[in-house]
Amino acid sequence: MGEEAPEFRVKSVTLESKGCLQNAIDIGDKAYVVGRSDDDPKSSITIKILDKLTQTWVVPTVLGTHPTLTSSHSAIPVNCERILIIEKGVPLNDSIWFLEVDTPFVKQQSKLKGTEVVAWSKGVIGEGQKPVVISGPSGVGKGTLIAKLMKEYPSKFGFSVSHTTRSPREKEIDGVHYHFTERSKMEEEISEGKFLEFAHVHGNVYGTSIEAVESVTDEGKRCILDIDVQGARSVRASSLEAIFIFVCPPSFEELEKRLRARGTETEEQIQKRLRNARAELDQSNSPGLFDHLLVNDDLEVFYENLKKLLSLDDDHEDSNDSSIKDGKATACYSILSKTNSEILLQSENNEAEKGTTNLLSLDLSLSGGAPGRTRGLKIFSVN
Ligand SMILES: Nc1nc2c(ncn2[C@@H]2O[C@H](COP(=O)(O)OP(=O)(O)O)[C@@H](O)[C@H]2O)c(=O)[nH]1
Ligand SMILES: Nc1ncnc2c1ncn2[C@@H]1O[C@H](COP(=O)(O)OP(=O)(O)O)[C@@H](O)[C@H]1O
Repeated sequence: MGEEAPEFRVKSVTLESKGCLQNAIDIGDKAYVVGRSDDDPKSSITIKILDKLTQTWVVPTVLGTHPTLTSSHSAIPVNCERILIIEKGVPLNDSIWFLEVDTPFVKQQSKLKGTEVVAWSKGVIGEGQKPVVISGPSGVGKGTLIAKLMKEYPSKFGFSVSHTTRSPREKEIDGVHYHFTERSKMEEEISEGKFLEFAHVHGNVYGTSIEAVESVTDEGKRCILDIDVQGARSVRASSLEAIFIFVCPPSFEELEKRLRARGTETEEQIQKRLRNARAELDQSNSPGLFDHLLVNDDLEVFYENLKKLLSLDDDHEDSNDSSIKDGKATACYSILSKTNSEILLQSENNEAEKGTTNLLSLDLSLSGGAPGRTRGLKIFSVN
């Protein structure tokens, strides 16, 4: 595992750096060197780990989308699980990143791969609304319901576009209804940790990529996932907090009728889907899995019930006046100090420009978040 020291120079093993091309962050017996090569500052961010006991270097597997490159950053350990990295010269919204070095997600991935793993997670100011997971047997009306919701509220809801190895139906568009993909490519991406969940359904692989969910939430929309019961179970076990709804048919006969009337499957496929439907209906009552069971008998009644259910769960705005809600202005902050509960960020602009503040406090009561994003950050102006 050990290898020679990296080409770039480690300036010092410090807890904090004022902003430079690379810095080393001490956590326990390891130093994490985060930076860019001195020779080529435009190269992508490199991560190397120095085991201080054995004096060996390891290049870890790096998961997740990394920060957009800027010339400089500052870094500090938040706790023994993550390092906070502040990028400079980009909007505040894009400047806060976490490098997960020992979170449960990283531990799990490291075990799976048998290598040292670290993962990028973008810090997002404020909470998005909880995603909505919709499950139910094939032909029950999930797609019809979701299409109705998206048509009525195009700016409020966004669909998590799953990956699948099944062939497209006549009216399905790649990238809109599904990302249609090859099994080998999908399996490779699953092993790279890009999927929140995946399952084998009706003889094909289906999966939700982390980006599919997070890109919807990034747009400020509430994410809707149409996934099977196995997928719902995996999401339940993940760190993504969601609302889980199971859609039941009024009767098994009606389900069969709808599936046949849709006319998109062969007889063999219909039989397979009906067999699976019985198992899914059995599992809908698993304790702690679904929050709500809704029957789709009359479509309009069913749709109104769903709307009622979703409006009950609106998030509340943070009422604190000094909280920063709009981080679009270009920012140049460096890390000034850290206590157990907050990190102070200082502006490096000579005079406080319009829209930027001299001193910011970043609340560290992090609630976790899904891999890829650390949501719910609270930032307050101090002066
Ligand atoms: N676990 C999981 N299931 C999915 C995903 N996308 C779709 N499914 C489920 O796969 C099943 C088959 O979907 P599809 O082939 O579109 O057929 P349909 O349900 O009859 O319209 C349905 O139960 C979907 O909810 C996914 O990303 N993950
Ligand atoms: N409440 C309903 N009453 C009668 N037919 C329905 C109802 N909801 C959906 N359908 C029809 O049932 C078929 C299956 O619906 P679909 O949305 O494709 O199901 P799923 O996405 O759950 O597989 C479609 O032809 C749809 O028009």
